[in-house]
Amino acid sequence: MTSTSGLEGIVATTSAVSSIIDDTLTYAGYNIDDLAENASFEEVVYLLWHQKLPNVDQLNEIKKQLAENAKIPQQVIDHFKTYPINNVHPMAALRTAVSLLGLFDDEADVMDTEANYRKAIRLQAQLPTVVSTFARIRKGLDPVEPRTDLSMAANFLFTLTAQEPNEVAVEAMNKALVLHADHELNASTFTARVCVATLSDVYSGITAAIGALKGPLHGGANEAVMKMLTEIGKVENAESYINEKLNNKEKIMGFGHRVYRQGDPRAKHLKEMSEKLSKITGESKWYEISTKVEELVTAQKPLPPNVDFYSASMYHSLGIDHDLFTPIFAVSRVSGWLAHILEQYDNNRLIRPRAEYVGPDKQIYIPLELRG
Ligand SMILES: CC(=O)SCCNC(=O)CCNC(=O)[C@H](O)C(C)(C)COP(=O)(O)OP(=O)(O)OC[C@H]1O[C@@H](n2cnc3c(N)ncnc32)[C@H](O)[C@@H]1OP(=O)(O)O
Ligand SMILES: O=C([O-])CC(=O)C(=O)O
Repeated sequence: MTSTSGLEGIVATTSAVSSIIDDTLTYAGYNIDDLAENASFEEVVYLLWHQKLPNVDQLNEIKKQLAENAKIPQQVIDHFKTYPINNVHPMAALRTAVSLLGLFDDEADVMDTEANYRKAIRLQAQLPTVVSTFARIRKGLDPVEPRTDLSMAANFLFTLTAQEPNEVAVEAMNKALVLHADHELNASTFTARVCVATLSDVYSGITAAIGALKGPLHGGANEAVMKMLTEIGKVENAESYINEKLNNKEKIMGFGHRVYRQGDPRAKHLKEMSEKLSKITGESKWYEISTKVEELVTAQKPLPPNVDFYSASMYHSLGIDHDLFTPIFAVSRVSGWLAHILEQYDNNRLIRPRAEYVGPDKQIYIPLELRG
């Protein structure tokens, strides 16, 4: 029995949700470029959960269900108020809140297909509100109730800022939500599938997935990118900063990918949006540092930017706090996690691989008092 480091190249399941073939990403067969240019996030949620695009009635129905379920229980809001607020990362708050939401859902442990779909709607609807509510409470601000007449992208920004966002901000947020929604068997999705394959509940699966997304080798990279851009500070510093990192064999956040070799097809859309927003805000510095970093890294290494690289400067231009970048990733990716969870339940088998044992062999038990 031999192991494969990081399970690289191992095909661990079948899935009809999304695919990455020859560096092309599709959701249920639809190319991500097409979806990024044309689809609303609500359409993508439907697509991932049903593996077909909704017609007008189906889209209106899912929008209505999502809008009607966007409020979060007062107990979750009150819980936030008990946190040691300066020490709590919003991803930790989100992870805890999702677990808590399960306590207030009468159907949390009901395992039939319809109940699981209803939970999917509730989680998808509530996650944005959880993130924006926590973001406000930690600043001493009152939560803003989600509106039923706004898209998910607009509502997220509205509940975060208490102001109706402009058209470009909504376009940027919608694009980010569409682009982050699913990505085959990435680490957090695999985590969700492993969890629910024990026939554990949807809340447990999503809580586990949030924990996996939080790390800087996965979703946490977008916040780490902004930290790097801030440390670089100005375009002129980029070269020495990047050279030092590469010489020290340190990783440049937002670059590289386990599956893509030629590049992440999502990055160009975020780059475009980052540039557009930087022109509107008049603060082009972060976009310029980003393009300089891309030029420097790709000149030295076959490491193109991934989805996390340009999303950082884009979210910054939207005025979003840097530690909310990864929670926003979760607001989108919960759609993919839920699609995979529903698919896993539909045709379940326990996921239980093997480990190649590399420890000592044939040990003899020594009584405690004789051990050195
Ligand atoms: C949404 C997402 O999750 S996208 C990924 C977000 N994560 C990041 O941006 C963090 C930075 N990137 C990385 O750490 C990696 O590229 C990962 C985790 C994304 C992929 O990792 P793996 O497929 O396991 O590649 P691994 O980490 O083994 O790297 C292979 C080689 O490329 C190098 N490398 C990979 N990524 C980078 C990077 N960002 N900067 C510098 N070198 C890198 C490694 O140092 C290693 O070099 P070596 O063979 O000389 O030791
Ligand atoms: O697929 C991966 O390994 C990571 C990634 O890009 C994602 O989850 O969007």
